[in-house]
Amino acid sequence: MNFDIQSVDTDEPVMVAPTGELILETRNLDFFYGKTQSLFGINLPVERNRITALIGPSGCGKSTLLRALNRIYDLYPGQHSTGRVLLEGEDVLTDRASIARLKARDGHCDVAQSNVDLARLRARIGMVFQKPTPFPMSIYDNVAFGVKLYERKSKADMDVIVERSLTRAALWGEVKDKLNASGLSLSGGQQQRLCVARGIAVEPEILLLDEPASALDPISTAKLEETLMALKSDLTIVIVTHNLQQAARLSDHTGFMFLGKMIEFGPTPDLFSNPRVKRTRDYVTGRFG
Ligand SMILES: Nc1ncnc2c1ncn2[C@@H]1O[C@H](COP(=O)(O)OP(=O)(O)OP(=O)(O)O)[C@@H](O)[C@H]1O
Repeated sequence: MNFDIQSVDTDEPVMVAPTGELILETRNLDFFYGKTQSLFGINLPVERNRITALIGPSGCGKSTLLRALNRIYDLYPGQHSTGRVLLEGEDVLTDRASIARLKARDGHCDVAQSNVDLARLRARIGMVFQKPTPFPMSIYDNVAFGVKLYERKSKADMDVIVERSLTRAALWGEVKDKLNASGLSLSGGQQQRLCVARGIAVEPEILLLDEPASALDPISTAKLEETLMALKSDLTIVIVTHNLQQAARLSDHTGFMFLGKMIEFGPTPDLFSNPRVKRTRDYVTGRFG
């Protein structure tokens, strides 16, 4: 990879915040698997209608950070986070247990408890995983599934939602004549776009993607990337990727993580061509990782 490196100034973390409106933000976020701490004081600013990429060597905490954003970890006993996750300024860590942990950590806490509706939160912040995970049901039902959890729709309305979601996920043309076929009968790349369609059918504001192209061939990867670029006009995307070229091609902002810390965050072209932290430079030039 040939990034034109210009200058390296520091070993200290460097954060260059986006200039536009933030839709999501973490402040001083820690994460624990049981007693083992995996994230340390993460500050992540996510700009609205932009693609933010998280990069870093295996085990640095990218997936953990992504899972903390919509509290999907709450489904797993023993996992918890401390700090702030602000979605449009509203803290999503305001349940009683989170506040108690924040008080224990910081000695004070100025957020009031509210009953965070986790189902609603996950509808606002959708997620697509590394391996395509279509449900063992028809293509149509895969897309309709999430919508049915939240709303009762007539068949005609649901037809519109299914077509629109598959179109936005750039899959409609390939499946419109076989909507009743099993989602599992599609190719890996098509299954991943089906998962994107399922994710966006409930109209989330943010879509989190955890290495969504790692199981795909180059053509399917290119299609998925095109899909994500097109979705950006009315959605905010946070993507974890091991593929530095993919991060450079797709994203507006990139965060480089190492050992559970955010080492450098900034506009993608700067982070790749003019990293300020030595460790970032070593990683993006392939010297370690
Ligand atoms: N379920 C778990 N239980 C305990 N520790 C975990 C669990 N999942 C991840 N970890 C630990 O948390 C740290 C961060 O892991 P994470 O999967 O977030 O890294 P990553 O950067 O996404 O890695 P990769 O690129 O390999 O997917 C690692 O030390 C990992 O061993």
